[in-house]
Amino acid sequence: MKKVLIKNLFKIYNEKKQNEFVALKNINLEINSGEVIVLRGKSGSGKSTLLSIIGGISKPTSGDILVDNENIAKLPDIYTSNFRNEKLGFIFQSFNLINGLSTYENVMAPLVLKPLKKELLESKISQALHLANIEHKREQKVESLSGGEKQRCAIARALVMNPSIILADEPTANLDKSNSLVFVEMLKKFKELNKTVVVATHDSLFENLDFVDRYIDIKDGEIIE
Ligand SMILES: Nc1ncnc2c1ncn2[C@@H]1O[C@H](COP(=O)(O)OP(=O)(O)OP(=O)(O)O)[C@@H](O)[C@H]1O
Repeated sequence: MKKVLIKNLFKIYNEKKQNEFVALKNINLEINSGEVIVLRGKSGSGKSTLLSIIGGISKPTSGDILVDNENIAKLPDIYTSNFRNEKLGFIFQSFNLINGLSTYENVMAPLVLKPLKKELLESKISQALHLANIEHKREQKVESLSGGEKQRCAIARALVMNPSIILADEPTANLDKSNSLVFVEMLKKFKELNKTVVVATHDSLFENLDFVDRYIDIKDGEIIE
């Protein structure tokens, strides 16, 4: 089954203005369910732009993007946020955690609007904390976590809704070598859990991993075969 289908996709920033910039040029890509993809490219090549479109955070200028057969390029914004919440887990390089709240509360954030019984809510959060190996820091305020722990908290938050797709943008950019290796192990776990995963990176740690199904190179907004 095709999880993501991208057809003739363009993203043009500041269209028809003097500073017009074509960030993505005619991208065509099919991603199968359960595939783990590493998207490689230099800084500025368009990796984040592509991830944000796959994740419904931004809309393409033209072209189609189907996720589970739903054309999210044409979906009104109120539906895209719902789609994101239900299907997607995002892991950002800057973690995007909410300071002042604990690890537990951060992981709970995507669930706050769900009418869930307290026990179910707690079991979902505990499961995500366990998977991301950050249970032992559940009560700690996130601003006092180490870089690696912050990321594991962000991973738990990305997993708590049990998303079928996980998108990670430069996940090791702010991590040291040993925490980066922990992330690579986490990626393997995602594969075993049959998640569809796209990791955008230029970290050589992601080279030659046997559980990665495909490496895709992007240069100046174009996929190079
Ligand atoms: N809102 C915007 N307005 C204008 N140009 C933009 C905007 N967002 C991104 N760009 C440009 O689009 C290009 C692609 O950016 P993008 O963030 O997708 O690259 P990237 O491959 O993820 O880079 P990095 O590895 O540095 O994160 C860059 O040249 C960037 O300057």
